Amino acid sequence: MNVMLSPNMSQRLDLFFQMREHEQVVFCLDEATGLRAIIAIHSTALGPALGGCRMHPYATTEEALADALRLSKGMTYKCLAADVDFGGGKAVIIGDPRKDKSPELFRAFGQFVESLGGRFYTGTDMGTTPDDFVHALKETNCIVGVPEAYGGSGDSSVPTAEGVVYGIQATNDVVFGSKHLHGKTYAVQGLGKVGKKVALRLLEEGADLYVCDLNEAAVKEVVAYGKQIGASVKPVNGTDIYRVEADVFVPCAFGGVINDETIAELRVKAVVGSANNQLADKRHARMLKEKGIMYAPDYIVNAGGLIQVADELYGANKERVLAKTKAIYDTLLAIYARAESEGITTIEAADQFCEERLEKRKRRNHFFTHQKRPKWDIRR
Ligand SMILES: NC(=O)C1=CN([C@@H]2O[C@H](COP(=O)(O)OP(=O)(O)OC[C@H]3O[C@@H](n4cnc5c(N)ncnc54)[C@H](O)[C@@H]3O)[C@@H](O)[C@H]2O)C=CC1
Ligand SMILES: O=C(O)CCC(=O)C(=O)O
Repeated sequence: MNVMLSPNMSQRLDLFFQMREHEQVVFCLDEATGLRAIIAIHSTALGPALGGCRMHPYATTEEALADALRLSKGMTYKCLAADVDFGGGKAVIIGDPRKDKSPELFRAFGQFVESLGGRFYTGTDMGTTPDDFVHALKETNCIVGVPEAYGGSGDSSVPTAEGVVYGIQATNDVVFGSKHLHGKTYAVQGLGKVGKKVALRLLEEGADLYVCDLNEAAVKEVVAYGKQIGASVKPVNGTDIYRVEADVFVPCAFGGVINDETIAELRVKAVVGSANNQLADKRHARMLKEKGIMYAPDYIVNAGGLIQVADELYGANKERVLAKTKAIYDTLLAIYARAESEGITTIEAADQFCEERLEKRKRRNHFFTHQKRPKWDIRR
């Protein structure tokens, strides 16, 4: 899918150069509601693009575009790893989720999604909730993960958190020789929709936690729960979360948290979390390996939500979602085994696994067009 651009041309067509691995990028502007959004479609080779919509007060449009491009590419790999027949896409809305949301804004967003004619399905991500998309659903059927009362499969962060827990168990098995969660200390960054569920589950299993979040109420809630069940929960600030001595670092907020600075500080044996794009750069996986820290590729571990929303388009079934989410445990073990036997990093092993799968499958698929309706488009 690489388009060859000469350096001169790439300078002139900078945006095209940036999106050279992607099929389509849509800039969405609605002055009446203040909507500024970017929808990035990385690949529809295996089916319509599917991926959540993030809301974040990006400092610049470039920053928002870079996030949309990186997140949507990650979704192609995540779909392949989770074995769902969709492609990679993602949307970002530029705005502060604490003050810039309105029903009208999400309806305007829904209209842009509708304009893509079924090439892109979306739902929640960081900064958005299932209720936000109830408004978007008034404008398009290409919305997933709304509450069950509105015909959706509900909060996708529930299976995402489940998948992260399976990922921690598989990692514990390989690193510590036992999949058990108890008796260990975890440093959880971000106590939002996913992070809080993971934190509470770890506490219930008998683990101790360090936690951090910008949202003090979320921290207080987890500390109070720890107190109630007699477990240790120590709140730390955003810098110290990388420095604490723990068994596993569990990043559940933003991307790029594994970088030159943080790797130098980390005092853990493994990194397993829900955050998308945890590695600032692929080379950081090698740095982790050299430091003896096992890295669980993010898009393998955090696929539970994708599995649920993809399943919804066939008619949501909780048992099926649970079974596919549970498979994250075995997929991760297979990735670890491949990395070990080939002497490569875990992210290289995961990427190889997905790229082999893509090569095999895309021969059977067509570039998705409006003329050829996908079988998944069942609600029209
Ligand atoms: N919701 C889902 O099902 C899925 C989420 N993910 C990824 O998991 C991560 C978390 O997603 P959600 O829980 O849905 O988001 P969320 O918006 O519900 O929660 C994120 C939490 O991180 C906190 N946070 C933000 N900046 C922080 C900082 N500098 N330090 C500490 N905490 C900070 C926020 O206050 C918030 O509580 C994101 O990277 C998302 O892309 C990945 C797959 C599915
Ligand atoms: O969890 C969702 O609702 C969609 C999947 C997604 O966007 C993700 O896995 O990042």
